[in-house]
Amino acid sequence: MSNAREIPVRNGNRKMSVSNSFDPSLSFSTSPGAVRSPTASHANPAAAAAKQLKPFHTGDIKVLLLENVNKIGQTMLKEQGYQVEALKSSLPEEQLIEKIKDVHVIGIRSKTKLSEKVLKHAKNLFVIGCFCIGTNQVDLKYAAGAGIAVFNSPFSNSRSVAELVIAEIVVLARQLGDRSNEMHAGVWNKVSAGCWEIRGKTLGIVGYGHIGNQLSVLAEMMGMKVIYYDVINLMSMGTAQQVTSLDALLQGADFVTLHVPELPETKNMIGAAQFELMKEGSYLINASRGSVVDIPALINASRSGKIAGAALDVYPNEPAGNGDYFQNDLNRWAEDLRSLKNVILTPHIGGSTEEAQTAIGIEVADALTRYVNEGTTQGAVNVPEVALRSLTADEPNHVRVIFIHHNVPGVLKRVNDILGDHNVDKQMTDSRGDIAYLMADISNVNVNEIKDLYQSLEELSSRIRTRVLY
Ligand SMILES: NC(=O)C1=CN([C@@H]2O[C@H](COP(=O)(O)OP(=O)(O)OC[C@H]3O[C@@H](n4cnc5c(N)ncnc54)[C@H](O)[C@@H]3O)[C@@H](O)[C@H]2O)C=CC1
Ligand SMILES: O=C(O)C(=O)COP(=O)(O)O
Repeated sequence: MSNAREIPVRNGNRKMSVSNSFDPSLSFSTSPGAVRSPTASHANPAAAAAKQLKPFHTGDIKVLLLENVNKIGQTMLKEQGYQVEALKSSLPEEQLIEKIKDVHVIGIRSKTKLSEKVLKHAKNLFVIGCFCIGTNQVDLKYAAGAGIAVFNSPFSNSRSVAELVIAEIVVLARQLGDRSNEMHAGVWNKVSAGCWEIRGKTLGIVGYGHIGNQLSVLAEMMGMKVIYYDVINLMSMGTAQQVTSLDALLQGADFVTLHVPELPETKNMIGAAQFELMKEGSYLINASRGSVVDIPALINASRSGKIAGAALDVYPNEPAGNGDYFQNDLNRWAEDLRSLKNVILTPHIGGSTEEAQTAIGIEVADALTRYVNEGTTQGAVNVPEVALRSLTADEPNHVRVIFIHHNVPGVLKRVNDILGDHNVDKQMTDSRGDIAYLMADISNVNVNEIKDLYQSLEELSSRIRTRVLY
């Protein structure tokens, strides 16, 4: 990231104020600097002289980071010259609505709910960074329809989650949580009844994606047999075997571990009927999302001895910040859960390692910077992925046009009629459902023409958002 530290922040004149630009609080600058893009080395290794595209003053970009986003990520955004406000916790809805009104970029983790209601107030917002894997906390469809791109970090914390689960398998099999609690209370309780080696036991992985895969490899290294269930047909790691139904997995596994996203189909995926199918004395681990397990059913299965233990990292309601919040007023069964034997409860720390948070901070800050400065959407989860090679310093009169629009017939023709007086050097367009994303680099553009170009595009009925970078 040494590149980022070399970037001078431009202080060009604010000559051309465009009231309905992509953000009315930003002004066009008319003196683009030929500086090296902080992301050029990632985007295009050969682009040492890539021109940084900014039709605005970086200092005008307001970034709000919630939930203790990693310091390196914060620093990278500050080094762009953006105004960065970083808070340690998430915000209650009312406060979030107030705060989000005037920011252009927001960075969150898994707690902050960016619902349609919240996003409707985000008049200036044009990009969201989820500094985590899950994006279920964001209304992705609404965001796309409002021209707000969403980025995440798809696998930077996968290994951390897999390692936690491996640890939990051993801890549950040996009842280590209970023994440790007893010793902390001064009680020596040396027992072997109900304590097992994990060698030769069967691990059932539900959701064989990035985390499921890592876990599969680690579990086999520990001498476990691995079976997995996924809605899609996937290549097995090592000697793992895919089973054709969740029921078959539940009936065959000594340890069941859940790694599915939060979706309507995964809500209460494990409830009373599924506990019934599980082996007597088996174990359940959930480090996916709290909605996936019916907790009262788990409490019953634990009390009846049907399951010998469980580890939970995620809950239907999680507090916005740290404190003694894990009580019945957060989740009505919290105190029942706390009273269970051989049940490990952790505060959503699956991805909370120095390695994962650093990697996520860099990856998402980089994606946000590229989107803000260059308009490229590689890695976006709700809009089409579009990228053009960077403009270079020897292309001074070039302009990059970004037009996010409804995916209806005839738009390309209309856009190209508007761009037609210039040479379109390169253009790329792609669609994702109802949303299309067009990027075009055009040459021989006089700076005085930019405002008209922008406004002509804004007047097209298919328009969702227009950006003109130069
Ligand atoms: N506890 C924590 O701190 C963390 C939790 N997570 C959670 O773990 C989840 C999984 O993460 P990844 O492995 O990276 O996701 P992934 O997207 O790589 O894999 C998810 C897998 O689940 C499968 N799947 C979807 N619906 C299913 C269903 N109904 N039945 C069976 N399989 C289904 C998918 O086909 C996919 O293979 C994330 O969505 C996130 O919610 C992720 C990181 C950290
Ligand atoms: O990456 C994810 O999806 C997680 O659940 C981790 O969330 P966090 O960044 O710890 O709020």
